[in-house]
Amino acid sequence: MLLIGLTGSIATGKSTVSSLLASPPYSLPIIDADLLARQVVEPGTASYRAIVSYFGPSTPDLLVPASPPEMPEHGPTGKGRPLNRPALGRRVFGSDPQVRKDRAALNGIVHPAVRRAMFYAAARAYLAGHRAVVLDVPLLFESALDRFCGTVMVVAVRDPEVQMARLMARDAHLSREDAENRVRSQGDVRVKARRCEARGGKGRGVVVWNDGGREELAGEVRRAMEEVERASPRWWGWAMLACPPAAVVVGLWTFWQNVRINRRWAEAEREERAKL
Ligand SMILES: CC(C)(COP(=O)(O)OP(=O)(O)OC[C@H]1O[C@@H](n2cnc3c(N)ncnc32)[C@H](O)[C@@H]1O)[C@@H](O)C(=O)NCCC(=O)NCCS
Ligand SMILES: Nc1ncnc2c1ncn2[C@@H]1O[C@H](COP(=O)(O)OP(=O)(O)OP(=O)(O)O)[C@@H](O)[C@H]1O
Repeated sequence: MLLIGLTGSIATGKSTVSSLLASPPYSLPIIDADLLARQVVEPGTASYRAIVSYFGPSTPDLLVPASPPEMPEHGPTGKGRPLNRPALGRRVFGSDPQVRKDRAALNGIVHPAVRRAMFYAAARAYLAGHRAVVLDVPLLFESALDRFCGTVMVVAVRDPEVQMARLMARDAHLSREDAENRVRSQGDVRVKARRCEARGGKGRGVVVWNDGGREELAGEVRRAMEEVERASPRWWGWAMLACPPAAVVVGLWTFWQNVRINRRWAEAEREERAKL
């Protein structure tokens, strides 16, 4: 089964692209990391308890306020009140050293749980007979999940102002400063696009540019999927489904190739920094 890792940065258009990929003619199943990241921190889960114990003492508004009867003291399920996401966001989005430390702590709690949930979702897609699946992961490179993907697709914009304008139009509750902090908390999308292109041809890395309108975006997705299909034709996907041992070997080979690609990228980055 082909794993297509879909990534980008905040408000560059990943969700819009994943809706296109979920619809005909592609009709691909989507595994959405943001959605899983919400599910794994619901009250009663181990991640929820870990977040409350780490952030609770220093974040008075960490949980949504109690207001019976809609929101009882111990939450609707009795397992605790849900996390107040904007408040937690203020603790972890930004470039201040303490904020970075807190973000790393939150990632350390949430990411392993998300990875496990993704693994089960991908296994279910394989057993259901899908020849390809999209992993929609905003932090695909940062969490090293790109190592498992046959193809990485980055949704990028060339103009940072387009990204800010779309973010502020969509999330009207964010101030400009909050929006800038969120943009800064994710890597520069143009660097992600370069990293994607550096994976080499053969459909291993495809960039979908999204500075234009929705029609143009649909055209970009069509072009990118044609490239992916050329490199990994349908018959190949069916062959992998028919022969699970071959799928395992190809999976291991893909992983090894990706480790080498990432080493080359890290080396190129080191050389680039040394020149400065
Ligand atoms: C801090 C939280 C509670 C804020 O929630 P909120 O609903 O306000 O924002 P939302 O989750 O929609 O995220 C907004 C944007 O920030 C990005 N983002 C989320 N977490 C992170 C992070 N740790 N680092 C960088 N960017 C992030 C998201 O991908 C999205 O593009 C939430 O983002 C969270 O739990 N983050 C940690 C888990 C995580 O890394 N999720 C990303 C996918 S695994
Ligand atoms: N080509 C486009 N033209 C106009 N608006 C667009 C275009 N692409 C995306 N948008 C809008 O920009 C906003 C951000 O897009 P989207 O939600 O798909 O981004 P995202 O990368 O998934 O964001 P996040 O990481 O925050 O979840 C949305 O309101 C979306 O409708």
